[in-house]
This record gives sequence, structure tokens and C-alpha cells, in this order.
Amino acid sequence: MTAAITMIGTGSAFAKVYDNNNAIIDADGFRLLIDCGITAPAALHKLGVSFGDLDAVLISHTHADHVGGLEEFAFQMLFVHQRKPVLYIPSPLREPLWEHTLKGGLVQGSLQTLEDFFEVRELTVGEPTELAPGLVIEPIRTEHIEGRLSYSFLINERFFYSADMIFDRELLQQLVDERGVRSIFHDCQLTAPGTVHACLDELLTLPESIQTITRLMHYGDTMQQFIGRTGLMSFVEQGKSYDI
Ligand SMILES: O=c1ccn([C@@H]2O[C@@H]3COP(=O)(O)O[C@H]3[C@H]2O)c(=O)[nH]1
Ligand SMILES: [Zn+2]
Ligand SMILES: [Zn+2]
Repeated sequence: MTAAITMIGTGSAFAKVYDNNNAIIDADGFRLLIDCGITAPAALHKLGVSFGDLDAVLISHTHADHVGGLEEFAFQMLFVHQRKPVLYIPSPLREPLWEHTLKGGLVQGSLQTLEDFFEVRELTVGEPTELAPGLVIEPIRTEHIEGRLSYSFLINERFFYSADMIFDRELLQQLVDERGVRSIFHDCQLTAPGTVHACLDELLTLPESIQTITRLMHYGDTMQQFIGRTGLMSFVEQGKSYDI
């Protein structure tokens, strides 16, 4: 089985050069969108991907650069593609996604619930679930902003995709030492302090063994100025595919 990830955007929430930090994972032809931010509809269009080409969407947390494109996704699937899309969601996010993010824009007539727009499949936090042959995902609760739920993903027991999260050296070390992670995509705020993200200065304190397998994403528009200043880590490039 082969699996690859393509970032449809690698930018921070406020980036303008780069699109929102959202990804497509392709596992033997099964296409999963990870997060669907404000810029996702246009970013997908630029890559020649239609919402109808996707098999499912997975959400990490409810900030707009990760869920702001879901209203268009839902409406396009209903009115253009006439098919109910599969929504994978860490179970605790289900109620806040609907009540605090999507409900206001989507409800009309008999369409009153999240299930009226999506085939909702909840993922149990801390438990691996096979979404498709060759694609197993485990949501891991990671800290981002006090009082807000956010989940990173362990994919196929070897690839760690951080959601927005503050620096967590112990988790990264544990994932590598005890879970066999061999590749990491990590969000990275280029300038300190990170506050709600891992910042570059913090990531640079990781041991060489972790830096060599780490690529940085969710960066600001000044990323080019930091090339060569990321230790053994490198930047994920928007639109490029990586085997995972
Ligand atoms: O307490 C806070 C809350 C938010 N923010 C900013 O708003 C952005 C929201 O999207 P994001 O999570 O990708 O990044 C966040 C930060 O850039 C912040 O700096 N401090
Ligand atoms: Zn974000
Ligand atoms: Zn966020």
C-alpha cells in the first residue's frame, strides 16, 4: 500500500502568500482532506481538485483556517455533486463544530443537523481507526489554546501530523521512541514566542534524531528568509507530494 500527503496550503492563519495549512492524503486512491480552511476551496481549485473528487474530510480543530471552507464544501456536495460527504471528526469536536461553527450558515428548511449535510463518522481519541485500506488514523489530543479542543494525528503508526499545537517535546520523543514514528510534519511559528504554536526556536532544541525526520508547516509569509536557519529540519512545500 502506498500513501502520500500533499499540502494544499502550508501557511499560518494570517499568511497571504501561502494558503491555509490543509492537506490531502492519498492512500491507494482514497483521498482524505485534512482540514478545510477559508482558502481550501480556492486552493483545491488551483490544484485541479474538485470537492467531488474527495472521499472524506477530517477536522483537527475549529479555527477558521481549518474549518472555514466547510460551509462551501457542504453546500457544493449537496447542490452540485448531490452526494453526502463523509466527515471524520474526533468525537468531542462534533458538537462544537456544529453548534459554534457550521449551524448558523447551513440550516435551512428541513436541513437542521450536521447529519443532514455529512455522513458523520466519529473517531475515538487515542484509538487507531482504519478509514480505508492502508489508512489508519489515531487522533491525539494536543494543547493549542486553553479551553479549545485540538487534535493531532498519528497516521499509519509512522507519520505524525501536528494540528496547531504548542511545543511538546515529551510527546514527540515518545512518538519516536515508543510508537515508531519515522516522519513528522509540525506546525511552526517562525518568530518567538510561539504562545499557541510551536515556534522555530523551540523546535530547534529537539535532538538531531528528531529534527532529521521533521518538516515544518503552518508558517508565515516570511518563510523564505528562514531557509538555512532551521537546523536539520526543512520546510514542507505547498503543492508538493511526500510519501508517508
Ligand atoms: O490566544 C491566541 C489565539 C489566537 N492567536 C492567533 O490567531 C490564530 C488563529 O488561528 P491559528 O490557531 O492558526 O493561529 C492563531 C494565532 O495566530 C493568538 O496569537 N493567540
Ligand atoms: Zn491554524
Ligand atoms: Zn488553531
